[in-house]
Amino acid sequence: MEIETVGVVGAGQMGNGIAHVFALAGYGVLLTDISQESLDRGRQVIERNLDRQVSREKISAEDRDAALARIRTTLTLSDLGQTDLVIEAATERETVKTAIFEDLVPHLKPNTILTSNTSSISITRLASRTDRPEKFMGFHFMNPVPVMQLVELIRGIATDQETFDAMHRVVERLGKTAATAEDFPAFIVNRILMPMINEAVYTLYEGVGNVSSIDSAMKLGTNHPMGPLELADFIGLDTCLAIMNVLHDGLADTKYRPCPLLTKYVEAGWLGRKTKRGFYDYRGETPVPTR
Ligand SMILES: CC(=O)CC(=O)SCCNC(=O)CCNC(=O)[C@H](O)C(C)(C)COP(=O)(O)OP(=O)(O)OC[C@H]1O[C@@H](n2cnc3c(N)ncnc32)[C@H](O)[C@@H]1OP(=O)(O)O
Ligand SMILES: NC(=O)C1=CN([C@@H]2O[C@H](COP(=O)(O)OP(=O)(O)OC[C@H]3O[C@@H](n4cnc5c(N)ncnc54)[C@H](OP(=O)(O)O)[C@@H]3O)[C@@H](O)[C@H]2O)C=CC1
Repeated sequence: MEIETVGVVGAGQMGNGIAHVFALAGYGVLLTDISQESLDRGRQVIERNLDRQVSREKISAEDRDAALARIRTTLTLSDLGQTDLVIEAATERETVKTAIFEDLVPHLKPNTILTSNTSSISITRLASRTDRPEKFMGFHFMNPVPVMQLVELIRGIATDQETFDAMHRVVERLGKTAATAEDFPAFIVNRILMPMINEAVYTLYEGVGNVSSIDSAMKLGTNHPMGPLELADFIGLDTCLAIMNVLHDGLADTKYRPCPLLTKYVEAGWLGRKTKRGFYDYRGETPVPTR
């Protein structure tokens, strides 16, 4: 079955980025979230990022206008039942995701492929809560979606070859590159990246360095584009903590123990850029380290 229309659940930083790249590639996009405010904010971010691509001559003004015209929004999850592919990109919490799938499944066409952009949660377990585990996959974009080349493709135990091949073709049409990962906690990228970020938080917690010295050491010492704490703020500290908890629970190894300082930041509601405070304070002109 050819995929022409895509439903995206969650208009946060990943959902709006996913809607953006699908619309630019010519797909019809239906974006949903739980509040009109989130949908409006998501659309504004898409417009801003498309404008940035126009000003850097990556795309034309016509491409931008055509992409925007392909994106519709709705507060009614069941409207996504008309689409050929659904990508769930809501908050990284298993109960949130399974509730979405349970509400959505009765409205889906029989051939619709169902995917999750989860950073870490078992695809097999999410699939088992739907009526179509053979048509369910992990479809993991990287942040910021319009810029990052990679999409991880993760098969659950029941995912069929036809579904995998269809999603591989979608990645190609988006102009991105797929890497295939087996369905184990946090797959490839976050299995490697998140323990590094967690270790950076331990380095801060134990006083080995402060926020600035840790980030500049890793930027200048290992040529990373962002320091690990700056990257954690960019990803969202709630998401980082959720991924560490999945690694810790799923692999039952103390080496994945989330740093208590990461937990404290999340408890404070200091979730990084999205709440304007995390390891840096973003409320002024330039980010100021909070430790
Ligand atoms: C947690 C998970 O489950 C998985 C993950 O996603 S892990 C996180 C993975 N992501 C990373 O590691 C990102 C690391 N950071 C970077 O690569 C870079 O800092 C960055 C690309 C985000 C920004 O780069 P920068 O050089 O500091 O900024 P800037 O010059 O403004 O942007 C670089 C390019 O990206 C574009 N860009 C940046 N953000 C963009 C966005 N949201 N939308 C569209 N374009 C964007 C800019 O227009 C610019 O394009 P050109 O090079 O074509 O001119
Ligand atoms: N941040 C990152 O770098 C990456 C994240 N991911 C994954 O992508 C997913 C989304 O992350 P991200 O975009 O960063 O998170 P955000 O917090 O930016 O966005 C999540 C969005 O989902 C919405 N939401 C919550 N519950 C529901 C629901 N029941 N129905 C519809 N929408 C809902 C939230 O609304 P509200 O704000 O109102 O609660 C919010 O708008 C997660 O699974 C995450 O692990 C994958 C790759 C990279």
